[in-house]
Amino acid sequence: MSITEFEYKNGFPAIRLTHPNGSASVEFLLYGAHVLSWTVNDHELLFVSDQAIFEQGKAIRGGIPIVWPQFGPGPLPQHGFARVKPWRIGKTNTTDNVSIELHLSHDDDTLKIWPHKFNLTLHIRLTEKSFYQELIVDNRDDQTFEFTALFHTYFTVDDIKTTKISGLNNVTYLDKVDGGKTKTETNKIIEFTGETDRVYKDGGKNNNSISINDRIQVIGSNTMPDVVVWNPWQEKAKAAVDIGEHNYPKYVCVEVGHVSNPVQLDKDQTWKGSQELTLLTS
Ligand SMILES: O=P(O)(O)OC[C@H]1O[C@H](O)[C@H](O)[C@@H](O)[C@@H]1O
Repeated sequence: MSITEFEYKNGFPAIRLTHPNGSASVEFLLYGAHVLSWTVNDHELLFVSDQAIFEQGKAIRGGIPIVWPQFGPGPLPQHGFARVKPWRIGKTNTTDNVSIELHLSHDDDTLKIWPHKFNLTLHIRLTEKSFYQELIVDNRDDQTFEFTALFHTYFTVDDIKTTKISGLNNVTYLDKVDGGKTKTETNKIIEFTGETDRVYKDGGKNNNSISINDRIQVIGSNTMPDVVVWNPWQEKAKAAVDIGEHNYPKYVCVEVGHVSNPVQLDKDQTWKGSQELTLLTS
């Protein structure tokens, strides 16, 4: 059982949590509170691009970026700024399951682009087979503010062409690769034959469980009811400097969030949203 600080690429400070029985681990950067690795019994369950760019101010391709306060596109930088800011280490606990808190607050730079005072906490907890993240937003402003939030999780898969997602049958979705049309998912199992970018509205509501290849289960809190499913496919992967054509078959993004409409948070109020990822079979 341990919490170890180490240096990731390009001097980015990182932390590794290891479960008491040694079976599971998670690694994240303080930059963006960005999770880069989650392993169970030595199986890596998250995808990070071998073309990912580790530079201040740039988003990292893969792992679990925290999208806040805006799921893009929109007036703020794409997917907000929480993913490109340095977070601070807070409370840690290694007595039971291993857990840690990270914090981010407004500063002069954030106030320039988003004029609201806030405290964010990301709580991370590792159990033998599960990994839990909770984002806590405190409104420290003197007025109500709005935000959208999402855990932009990149799961590693053997091949996107044989990947199967279940749990979203009959859910209404916004099809971002078909002009933003609203459609209803008619398939019990979603398979991939081309670029896919969909926002399943309330797809994770009532703790509905989404599964990837019957191997990994994703459950969001009721406060994070939407589920985004994304793979850029060949051409867009080739065009993106930090993905590359060779990488699109290796991952699928299944992203739990509150993005269909914004959360309205009154001053002095707190909002919490979480996801739990569980390895069902090795
Ligand atoms: O390239 P990024 O800013 O990290 O965004 C990557 C992707 O995020 C989400 O999945 C969106 O639905 C996609 O439209 C977007 O392309």
